[in-house]
Amino acid sequence: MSSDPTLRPEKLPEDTDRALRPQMLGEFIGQAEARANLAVFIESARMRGEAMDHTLFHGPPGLGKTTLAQIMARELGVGFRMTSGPVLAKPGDLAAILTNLEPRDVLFIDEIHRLSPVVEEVLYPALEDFALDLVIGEGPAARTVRIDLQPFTLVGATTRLGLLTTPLRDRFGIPTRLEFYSEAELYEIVARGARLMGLAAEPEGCREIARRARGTPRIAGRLLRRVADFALVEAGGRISRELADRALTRLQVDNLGLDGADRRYLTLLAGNYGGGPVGVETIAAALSEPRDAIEEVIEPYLLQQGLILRTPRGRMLGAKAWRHLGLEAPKVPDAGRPGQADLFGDK
Ligand SMILES: Nc1ncnc2c1ncn2[C@@H]1O[C@H](COP(=O)(O)OP(=O)(O)OP(=O)(O)O)[C@@H](O)[C@H]1O
Ligand SMILES: [Mg+2]
Repeated sequence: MSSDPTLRPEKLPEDTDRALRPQMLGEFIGQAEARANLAVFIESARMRGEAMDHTLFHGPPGLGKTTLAQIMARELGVGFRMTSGPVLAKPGDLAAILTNLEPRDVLFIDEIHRLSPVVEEVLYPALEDFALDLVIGEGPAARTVRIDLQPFTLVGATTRLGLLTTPLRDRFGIPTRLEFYSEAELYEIVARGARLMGLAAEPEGCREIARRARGTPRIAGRLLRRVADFALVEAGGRISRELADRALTRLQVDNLGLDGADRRYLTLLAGNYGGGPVGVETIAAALSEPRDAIEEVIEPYLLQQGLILRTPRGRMLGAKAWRHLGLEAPKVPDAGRPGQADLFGDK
């Protein structure tokens, strides 16, 4: 998608953010509301000596879902088991994990929207009654045996809340939406990262990185590492504002923090579709990107920034995007015109 994977918020196999990952709630910057609520629920569970209620984190990639799940286990003083929706192919895979949990453990299921229906069925009684219903035998002789499980906390994470089935969604007592980070919060994150990495970073250098991190801590961490490379080779290790600006420009991160893929998206809407509305399938086809990637990775930040708008008839370019591209918006944004969305029949 983008020329440089550094710029994308998705996980990379060699995700090296580990050293920067906050370990306790007190070190976690941003998401003030979610953090304050979690602190109460964690404390309450500890006081009652019970498993904390099941928790669902949803929001765009790289905002701290996995990090918060790990922090929860640490703060609760319990074990942490981690798996993911696509990995749990058979009901037995999940059953094996569930029967091996210690009391009050946190079980983290990443990409929980990708659980197969048969595996999800196993999860329902486990979440509600801490029990497994096993079918023994086949045909008329088949019977169901219920096995008790230790009480546990399921922490689910998803970038696509809309793809969760309603019964699964309803079984989470603590649904928590993670938001993009403000520039001030990202500044704290970058400055902390620079400190932990032992870098000579000036506050204005950190601020420049924060401003261009696309609202995402994972991107902030990666940009910091790349800027540090430029600083080491070209500026005696010192991260000043000028150095950060030069390095980020060379990485093709523009002054709004947009990367090549973002700009291709905006340019497509402006150049080929007069600003839209355009259906997402059409955009995906034109950019040769999977629709999922468009909706999960590219669009959330563009929407949050008001660069694009989502309408019933498709995506439209916002006034801010026209300005950013240095183009003039069409005089009459003709809402009555049949857009591409209608021709392709998707929204
Ligand atoms: N509040 C924060 N403060 C400092 N660093 C953070 C914060 N949140 C996340 N990070 C950093 O960003 C990286 C990405 O976070 P994390 O892996 O938790 O994101 P995620 O929401 O699980 O992403 P995905 O949806 O791709 O799984 C972490 O390695 C961590 O270093
Ligand atoms: Mg994660």
